[in-house]
Amino acid sequence: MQFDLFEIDSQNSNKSIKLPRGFVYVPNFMDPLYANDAFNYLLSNLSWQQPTVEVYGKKHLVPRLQSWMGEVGTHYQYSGKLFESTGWEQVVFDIKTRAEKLTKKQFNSALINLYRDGQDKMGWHADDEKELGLSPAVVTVSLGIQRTFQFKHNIEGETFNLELAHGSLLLMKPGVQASYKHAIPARKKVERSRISLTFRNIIN
Ligand SMILES: O=C(O)CCC(=O)C(=O)O
Ligand SMILES: [Fe+2]
Repeated sequence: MQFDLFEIDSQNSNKSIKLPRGFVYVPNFMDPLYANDAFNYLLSNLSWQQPTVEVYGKKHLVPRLQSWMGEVGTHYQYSGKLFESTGWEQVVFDIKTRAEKLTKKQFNSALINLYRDGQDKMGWHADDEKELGLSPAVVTVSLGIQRTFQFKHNIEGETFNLELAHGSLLLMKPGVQASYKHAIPARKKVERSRISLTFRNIIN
């Protein structure tokens, strides 16, 4: 598989963003050049997997690649498979440390997603696995091409779109997972890749 390396200095199309309570968006969380390096390093060096999921009794490959990482001793169950953490890559650890300082939350693991192009996506879901505890904080750090993050209120049904820029951070505070679902929809015209580092605290 061949990917373009990433060389964008900055991009941000969220002019003035009003988010519902519980969401915090930080467009310039990372220096863009550092974010370029992090993107290129992770793209080439992580062990990317494409797990299968079962939906209504049929097996499908997930429409993106993934890599799991975290403190030794943490593990994560996905589609009947157990992923054991073997420790942090330095660059992920550094980004996690900065995210912890900014959000004042602690994270011991990361699910890292690679959307190879605009065909790759993530369907509506909440990060409400029981390993995350009752009311988790979840952070997404975005690298690479900008993609739309959608969220929808469970009761009111209202949908919001947020463009996640290269080097940005989105915090979903405790409570958000119980009230909203989120998704990364396909964007057929997008030809370049995006990596998201989603930091979580797993209670095993
Ligand atoms: O790619 C993203 O920003 C969101 C990923 C996500 O929702 C997840 O990994 O649970
Ligand atoms: Fe999620």
